[in-house]
Amino acid sequence: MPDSANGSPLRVALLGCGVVGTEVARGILTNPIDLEARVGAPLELVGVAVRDLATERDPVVPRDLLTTDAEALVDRADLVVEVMGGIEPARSLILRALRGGAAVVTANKALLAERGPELFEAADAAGVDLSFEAAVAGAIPIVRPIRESLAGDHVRRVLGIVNGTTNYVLDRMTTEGLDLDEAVAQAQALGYAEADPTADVDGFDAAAKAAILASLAFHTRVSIDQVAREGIRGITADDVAWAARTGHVIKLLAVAEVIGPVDDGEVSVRVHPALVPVSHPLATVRDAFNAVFVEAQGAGPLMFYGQGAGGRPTASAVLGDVVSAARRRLTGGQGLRESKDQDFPVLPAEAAITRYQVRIDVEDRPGVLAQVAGVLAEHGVSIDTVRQVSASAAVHEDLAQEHGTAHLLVTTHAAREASLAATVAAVSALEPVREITSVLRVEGS
Ligand SMILES: NC(=O)c1ccc[n+]([C@@H]2O[C@H](COP(=O)([O-])OP(=O)(O)OC[C@H]3O[C@@H](n4cnc5c(N)ncnc54)[C@H](O)[C@@H]3O)[C@@H](O)[C@H]2O)c1
Ligand SMILES: N[C@@H](CCO)C(=O)O
Ligand code: NA
Repeated sequence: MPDSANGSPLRVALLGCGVVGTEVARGILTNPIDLEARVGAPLELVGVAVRDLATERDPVVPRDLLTTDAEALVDRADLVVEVMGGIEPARSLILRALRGGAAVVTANKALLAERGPELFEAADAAGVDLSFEAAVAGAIPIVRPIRESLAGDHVRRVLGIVNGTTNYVLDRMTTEGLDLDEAVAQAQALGYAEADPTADVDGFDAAAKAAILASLAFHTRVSIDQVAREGIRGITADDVAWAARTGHVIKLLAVAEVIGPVDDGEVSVRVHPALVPVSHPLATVRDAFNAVFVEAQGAGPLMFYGQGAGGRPTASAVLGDVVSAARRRLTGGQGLRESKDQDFPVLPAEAAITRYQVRIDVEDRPGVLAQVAGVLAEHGVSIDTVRQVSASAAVHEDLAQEHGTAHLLVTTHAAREASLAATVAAVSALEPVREITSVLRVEGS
């Protein structure tokens, strides 16, 4: 088992040398004096595990540090930084490192959201640190504030913009009136979105982060398959225009909240597009930035904002974890362990409670509004506001061509997802209802 003696260097192994790994290597290799001052001992990068030794790389990474034998590298490290991504071999290598007594720093949200408990148990069994600040919202310090700064408080709710690509896409739709495909193409051209944008656009990346945030915030275990997930594919330029008209912007949100008492409730964890009032701090988050809005019982509202992706920003978070973990190697002991004592049940998607805005095209004649309102009342869904815009006053010229159609915007009070779904089905079956043009959740009001 590798260990460090006081004064001798702490051996750091880097697994993966891509966008983030290269910047982590740069940080360790170009900043040794500062890091030593923070840690209390020098950090020595002892190797960088790569898939292919021949790949052309940034010259900051010395070729003689490269190896394809990741296991042997792990075995001679005090501290392992995993930035290769994916489930395997990252999982096996992290387990190997932890069981061998090395501290691990990872940026791998997908692995944590899928196999977190197994990794945390291995860390606890070995009494070593498993740190992952970079896994949620990149550079933004959010894992540590929730785990440590708020450890004496009760978090009730977390609302996060935790995927930069989709925030960029929605922002372009909002500010330039682009449709979804055009905005995704722009995000791809700028290198935000991958050639296959599924992980971002369909909300998988945000769902992994939501699972991690919920687990931390509520001292419970939430895995990615318990997160209700809906991406932004269904969002149209029309939805964005109507959102603006009603004083909202559309954001892809990761929502985690306790329903009921903070010590005996249930948690709802979900990712979906939502209407956010323009007055809410999250509405101001532009471009590919991330932000996490936390509501805690004692602290009240808190907002954490910054860059959620990119090599240097993400490496900043990784290096912060490296310094903390290295420091604890010297001083002894483990940092905060996995906190899971609450063991809250996770509500199924249909039991989530939120407000909705439903946009309905109806025949513009007497009694129709009353009929729609009656269906909501029958289903126990309480109306907050109703706004009717006759087609002649519609936002788009094409809508203005229609005759005898009114656009109803019904905003509800908080309702169960299942009740809302049943209500929408019943409304759409009404004879004067031409089309339900959109159903969007409303958050942050
Ligand atoms: N890029 C970001 O902005 C960002 C932000 C937050 C978190 N992360 C996370 O950081 C991790 C790395 O992301 P990235 O953007 O640097 O990815 P990347 O694809 O640029 O880099 C990953 C590197 O790991 C290498 N690799 C994969 N499997 C390997 C193996 N078996 N052995 C050796 N090398 C292997 C790949 O060849 C690649 O060079 C991922 O878990 C990602 O989710 C990335
Ligand atoms: N694809 C992610 C990168 C960080 O996980 C994003 O767009 O935010
Ligand atoms: Na972070």
